[in-house]
Amino acid sequence: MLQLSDSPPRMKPPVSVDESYQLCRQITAKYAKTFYLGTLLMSKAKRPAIWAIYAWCRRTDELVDGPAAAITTPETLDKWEQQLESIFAGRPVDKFDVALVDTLQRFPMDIQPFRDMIAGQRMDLHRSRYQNFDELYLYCYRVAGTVGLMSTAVMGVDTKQNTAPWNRNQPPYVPTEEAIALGIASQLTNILRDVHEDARRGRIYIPLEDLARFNYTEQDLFKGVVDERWRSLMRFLIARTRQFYQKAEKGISYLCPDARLPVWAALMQYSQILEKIEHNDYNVFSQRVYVPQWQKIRSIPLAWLRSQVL
Ligand SMILES: CC(C)=CCC/C(C)=C/CC/C(C)=C/CC/C(C)=C/[C@@H]1[C@@H](COP(=O)(O)OP(=O)(O)O)[C@]1(C)CC/C=C(\C)CC/C=C(\C)CCC=C(C)C
Ligand SMILES: [Mn+2]
Repeated sequence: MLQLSDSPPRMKPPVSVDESYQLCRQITAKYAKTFYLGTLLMSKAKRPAIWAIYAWCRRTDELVDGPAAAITTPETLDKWEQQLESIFAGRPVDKFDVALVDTLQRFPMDIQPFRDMIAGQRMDLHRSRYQNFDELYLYCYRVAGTVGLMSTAVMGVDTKQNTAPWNRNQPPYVPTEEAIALGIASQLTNILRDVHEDARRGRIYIPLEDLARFNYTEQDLFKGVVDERWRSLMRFLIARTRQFYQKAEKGISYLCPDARLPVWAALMQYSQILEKIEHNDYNVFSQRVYVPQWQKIRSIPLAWLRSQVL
């Protein structure tokens, strides 16, 4: 279990920078196996920075989603936010923070996306329904769109984007909206995959307005009714999610070349979940949709091709 530290901020870092990066690497390898393989294709400078960000995001998510979530209160998140402020002030509190402090020195970043992610976790503490897509979008931006912003700061943009002589003095395009779109698409995909699990915890992320549009009720959802109303609703939600993947795809070629393959791989692996849901005739209630490891790995050659030509 990933835990918050009780120790106060100290002057002397609790572990060396290298040891801390190793801990972040282990978290990434444990929680995100295929994605971890993708990070190995990044340059030696960027790879550990992505692990440091991953570890921080994972620990933040675990506070409301992990095994100890029942004891998380608004005060726990206040404390986590203070720890974040300390990291940004260059004072690591625990052994994982040391790597993030180093990453922030190498890749200067705005604190706001980190704060926004904590605000997203706060929403999970006091909300279990979303009236419309605007409300859900805000949640998805906070818990996942922010990941796109943090990661882009490390991955960097291709400085050779503008090859035409009359464009050479233009600053390179930063695909911010596209990076956010990948986070939103991935989170919406997670929501569709986890409908049943979330319902068991009394949570419905599908906007109530969308349920009503397809005449499908909360009670139907709690009972796991799969009928034509549910299938039509799922087709609509999947189509909306795919629009975000399509937007994200357009941004990848603006990233540094060494980051394109891991991002294509992540995008394709997450969107495979949608294909699985379709393949299961939209029944997300009987069993959790699962993309086997071999199928994820099988998508890597196509991801590589796209990273070279698109
Ligand atoms: C290269 C790459 C994909 C980098 C991202 C690495 C990174 C720092 C990931 C952190 C993910 C994380 C732990 C977020 C915390 C909140 C959370 C759990 C969000 C969901 C992640 C998936 O988690 P999982 O499937 O394990 O879900 P459960 O907790 O088990 O329910 C999310 C779905 C968000 C993932 C976000 C992305 C994949 C967005 C990545 C965006 C980019 C890398 C920007 C790419 C740039 C362009 C231009 C497209
Ligand atoms: Mn989670």
